[in-house]
Amino acid sequence: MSSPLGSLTSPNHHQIGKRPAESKAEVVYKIFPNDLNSEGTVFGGVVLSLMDRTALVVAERHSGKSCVTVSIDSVRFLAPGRKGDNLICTAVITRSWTSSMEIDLKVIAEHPFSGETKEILEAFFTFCAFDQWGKPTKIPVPAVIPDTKEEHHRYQEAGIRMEERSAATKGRKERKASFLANGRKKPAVIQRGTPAA
Ligand SMILES: CC(=O)SCCNC(=O)CCNC(=O)[C@H](O)C(C)(C)COP(=O)(O)OP(=O)(O)OC[C@H]1O[C@@H](n2cnc3c(N)ncnc32)[C@H](O)[C@@H]1OP(=O)(O)O
Repeated sequence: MSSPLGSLTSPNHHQIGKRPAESKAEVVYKIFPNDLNSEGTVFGGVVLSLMDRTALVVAERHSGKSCVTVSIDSVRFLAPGRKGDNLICTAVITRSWTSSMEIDLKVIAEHPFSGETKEILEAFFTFCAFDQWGKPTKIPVPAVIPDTKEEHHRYQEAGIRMEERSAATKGRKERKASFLANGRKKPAVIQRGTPAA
């Protein structure tokens, strides 16, 4: 069943699917002197904080639940932002699973007078929606319904990234377990000060 916004609802009005446009967010942040690092360019943590807040808005709009950041991938600082620039952060959901949602974040810096823009940063944030007990929800958040060609592309790519993340996490866990298992072997004891025979 379609809502006026074009999202899908079940017969009991539980929302089962939403389009990315319904949760998309854009935030503009003016770079002031207290946002700069010792190089005189915008501090990376300021940009990441802006992105995290903007992505959170998208995750909560999409899921209708309280959300937390689980992971941030593929962070790449492409160019520095300067004092007075307007940072324009856009966040759009790519895909959702059970409790988790991936949000695509882009930040551009706009010169305040010329309007010239440059790409500053791009990253993918994963958020987890909580149930009323503060645990990852077992009731799936609404599915993402891609509409445009670009949204379909993002949706497909998100699936590939999720598989890569899962494989990387599994690999790390296995290597850590193997390291810990080897570490438990009794280390060779070197006794100091033992008189020579
Ligand atoms: C907006 C903010 O600033 S929030 C503050 C910063 N964030 C936090 O403090 C979160 C701290 N972390 C936590 O509380 C926990 O690790 C949680 C709740 C996020 C996850 O807890 P877990 O016990 O790992 O839960 P679980 O294994 O069920 O994973 C929950 C979901 O996260 C996904 N997930 C887990 N690890 C990752 C990862 N590295 N990357 C992407 N997704 C992941 C899982 O696939 C699962 O998704 P699904 O429900 O769609 O299948």
